[in-house]
Amino acid sequence: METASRVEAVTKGGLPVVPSQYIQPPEARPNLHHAGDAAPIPTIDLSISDSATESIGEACRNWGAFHVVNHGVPIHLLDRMKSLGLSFFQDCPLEEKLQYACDSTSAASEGYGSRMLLGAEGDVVLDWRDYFDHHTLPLSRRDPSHWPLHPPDYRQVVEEYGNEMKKLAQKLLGIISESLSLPCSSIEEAVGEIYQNITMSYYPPCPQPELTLGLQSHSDMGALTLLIQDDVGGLQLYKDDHWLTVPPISHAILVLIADQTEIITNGIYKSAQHRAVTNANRARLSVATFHDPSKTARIAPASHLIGQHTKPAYKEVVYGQYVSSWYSKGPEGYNSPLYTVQREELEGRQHKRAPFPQRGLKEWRVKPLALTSPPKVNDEIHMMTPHPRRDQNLQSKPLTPMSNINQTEEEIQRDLDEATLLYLSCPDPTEAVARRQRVMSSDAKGQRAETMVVMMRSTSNHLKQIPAGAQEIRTGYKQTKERIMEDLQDVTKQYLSCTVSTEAAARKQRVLADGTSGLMEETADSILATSANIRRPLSPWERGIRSESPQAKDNPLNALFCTASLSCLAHKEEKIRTMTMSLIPITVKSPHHKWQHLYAKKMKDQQG
Ligand SMILES: O=C(O)CCC(=O)C(=O)O
Ligand SMILES: [Fe+2]
Repeated sequence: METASRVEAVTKGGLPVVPSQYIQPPEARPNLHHAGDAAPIPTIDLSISDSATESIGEACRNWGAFHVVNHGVPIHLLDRMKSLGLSFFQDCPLEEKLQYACDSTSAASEGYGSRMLLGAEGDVVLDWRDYFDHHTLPLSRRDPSHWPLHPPDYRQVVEEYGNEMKKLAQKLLGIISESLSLPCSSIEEAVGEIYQNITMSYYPPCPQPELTLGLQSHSDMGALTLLIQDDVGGLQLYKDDHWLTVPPISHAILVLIADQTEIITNGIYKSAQHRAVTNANRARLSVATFHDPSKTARIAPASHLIGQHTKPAYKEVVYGQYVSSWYSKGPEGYNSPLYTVQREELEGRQHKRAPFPQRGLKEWRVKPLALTSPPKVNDEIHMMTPHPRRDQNLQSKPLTPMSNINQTEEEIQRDLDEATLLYLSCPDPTEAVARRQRVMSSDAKGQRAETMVVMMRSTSNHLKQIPAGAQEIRTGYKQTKERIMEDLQDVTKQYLSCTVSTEAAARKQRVLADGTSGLMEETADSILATSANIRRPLSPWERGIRSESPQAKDNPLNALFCTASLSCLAHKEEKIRTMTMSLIPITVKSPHHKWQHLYAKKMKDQQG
């Protein structure tokens, strides 16, 4: 199941459309017609120390972001980091990359991944991005053996790059302090020991960039982010109610003020709200280096900035709690304790932020889904990019009894997309091209819509369509089904053994209400149907038995859609879905192959 969560895996085979999980709600979609508006953020020459402090102060006040040049980081190191990133994402086979897969159940695990937030698959809008995250500082967190082994200089370059970036971050925090007439060391002291992470982000070309985001709108949680990007462009900053594109400047480093610096500066400097858009033609790479407090650091507005007439606009926050509160309580979790009324007043006076749905500090980002177990908030919690979610995703969904599924059009659409993806991801390139053409022409003929109707109708027929031919098939089917059902019982047990007692009670009720045995039987049938069909085109004989609809009989794609979507229906409950899907290779493989041979034989007999 790992591959399914990487954008690279999704794009294999050249998709004509974006799967529905990646489609942003209309209000969050990028307006690419206006993407030409370049953000005129300042570029500051750090070698001119006389003017740098003032310029940086102004940039922080107006933008929360700026470019630096003559920054002291060797240019060859910037170039090498980018080329190593590209080589990992583009040259390393997916299977090898997956050896470095991050732990998707942990909020801050280093390695290769695609989304930061925890939660059930299918309930988040996914970013069109894959990433590799490295823990680089303090040294006690650094273990280069977790990073790619190739090219041979990869690990050494990442280490060197991290060290150089830390030096630059310290220098900048000093200048930022001075720009507020604070002692040079103020902000760095307030942050404490620096926790550094380096995240390489890779955005594959996207067939429908107008519907997606490479990375959703957010501000970084830590203190300071240093970012380099290739020449493709796609990073946007939100300012004065507009998204503006940050033009890539060769060998410049982009500085982004993050949330803790906003708190320390008592909101005089605001964290930069940013996002990444995608494009249809070129893959894009960026490398973000985050500098954060430790999870135990207490962050509060600098005392020098508080006086008789200036009250603290933020309450003190323990950084680890700041992060975990976001993960466990969601937007409201942090709003009230963190903010005082002054914050509102302050916003009124200073450059006011637009009421943006996914705004960082104040509208405290996103509320994660109800999780089966609380997210791990460990020592490794750091600056990881928060990924906001849609409002509609905020509530956990109750289990849908499978016998009573009433699919909406949108859900069917999603299932069709999934089925299309599977159909298109064929290893044989000639077959892949042929399939792509079929998909496009069937779309052009409006067959998708017809398919949807067929799907709705055929739901109830599905189970009757199991071949009634050879006794052997029946026996094989029955045995396999029994094994799957045993496994499903285990899945159910795991589902019920939830540590949160209220949730455990709710689950028990759901299971009782759904009647597990019927549900399991349906799921097992569905798994068998899926494994028998998704991995290869249907034979004409199978097409006949899979659907009574004339379209499905004539069009292998339609038939495929039917069965694949039926299986999606049966696996609706995400937890069960993930677990059962992973059972397929174990439980079904050999009988399934046997089954295929029997099909082939039967077909031959018929033709003969
Ligand atoms: O890719 C980019 O330009 C932005 C990356 C970013 O914002 C992040 O990783 O937090
Ligand atoms: Fe970011």
